[in-house]
Amino acid sequence: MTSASSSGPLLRVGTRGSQLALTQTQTVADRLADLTGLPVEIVRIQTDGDVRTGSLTQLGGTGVFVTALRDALLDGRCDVAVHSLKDLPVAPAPGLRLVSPERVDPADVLCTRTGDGLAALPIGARVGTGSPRRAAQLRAARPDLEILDIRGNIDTRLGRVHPETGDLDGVVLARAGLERIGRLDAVAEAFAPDVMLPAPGQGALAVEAREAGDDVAATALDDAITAAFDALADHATTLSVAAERAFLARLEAGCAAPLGALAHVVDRAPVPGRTGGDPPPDVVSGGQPPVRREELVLDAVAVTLDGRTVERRTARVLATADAGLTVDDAVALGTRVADEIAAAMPDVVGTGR
Ligand SMILES: NCc1[nH]cc(CCC(=O)O)c1CC(=O)O
Repeated sequence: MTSASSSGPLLRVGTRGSQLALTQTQTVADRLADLTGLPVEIVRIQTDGDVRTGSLTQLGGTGVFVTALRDALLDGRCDVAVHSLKDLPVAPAPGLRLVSPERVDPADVLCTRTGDGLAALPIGARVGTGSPRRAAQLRAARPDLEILDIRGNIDTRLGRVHPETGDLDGVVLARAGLERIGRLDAVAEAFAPDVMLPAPGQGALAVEAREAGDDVAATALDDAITAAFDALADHATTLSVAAERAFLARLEAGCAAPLGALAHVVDRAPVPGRTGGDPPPDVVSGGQPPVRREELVLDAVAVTLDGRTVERRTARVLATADAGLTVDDAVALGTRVADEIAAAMPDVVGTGR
């Protein structure tokens, strides 16, 4: 499909068949074609989640979408698979390696029939979401709303707030999905993180491949994928999603848990006598190069399903000297925040699986 040249092995990129999946896979396939110089083909893999109907909670979470793609990788029907990272269970997948390219804006957004934002919605307005995380945070922000459990692809959900034919006042969606299918025009309001924190990994992709063989067995394709993955992986995204997913994993919670988490990396250049605030200019007085330090900041929330109890934490880890942060630092941060939230709200542990 994205065939670039005819030399060398073919790189087959597996995807789900939804419009969102195809669009994001095409973006990754184009980059893989550039990075490897190999001919690239997109292979659609039918998943159980695409053929069954019913609520996601009944299906046991979105992990069903992932299993079929991983099976296709392990069977050799494709060489690389592209997922939405937030749909990926936190458990590591034996035999596979994974990278996260740079994420897009992870915010949740409100799309409304009138184009009004949350504050302008009338008392008792009907808002649709299939996500307990979004429902609980909406209830916390606006206890008067009537929250309806909806599902379907992005177009179906946008149809529920069509100006003429819509039957709901609003729906909540990930901005990332709308961006990828070119429907940002539908956004009435992007939720600030203090109103709604996204799902761990939202806005990020996971690109997976079989583990490379050992030195002897590694094929030309393995080597090409290794080099391409090194170039695709985004450091800040990798650290952020590691913290977010460690938070989720520590709470032994699933994608249907009323938990949100969002991390970001700040490039700090501390100057003596200054703490926090905006990063100062690159050059400090005396001509000394500034000591730039990476800081990872994690915002996390757990909410009861009724929206009445909200536990919110912000925690950070600052790199020592000029060494960068590692995934282990990120995991430790996510784990620490999870332990704090679990201590305050023990019932949240093990929910939404
Ligand atoms: N729940 C399904 C899903 N999985 C990934 C996205 C798109 C956002 C992303 O890539 O994180 C969506 C749609 C949505 O939540 O509105």
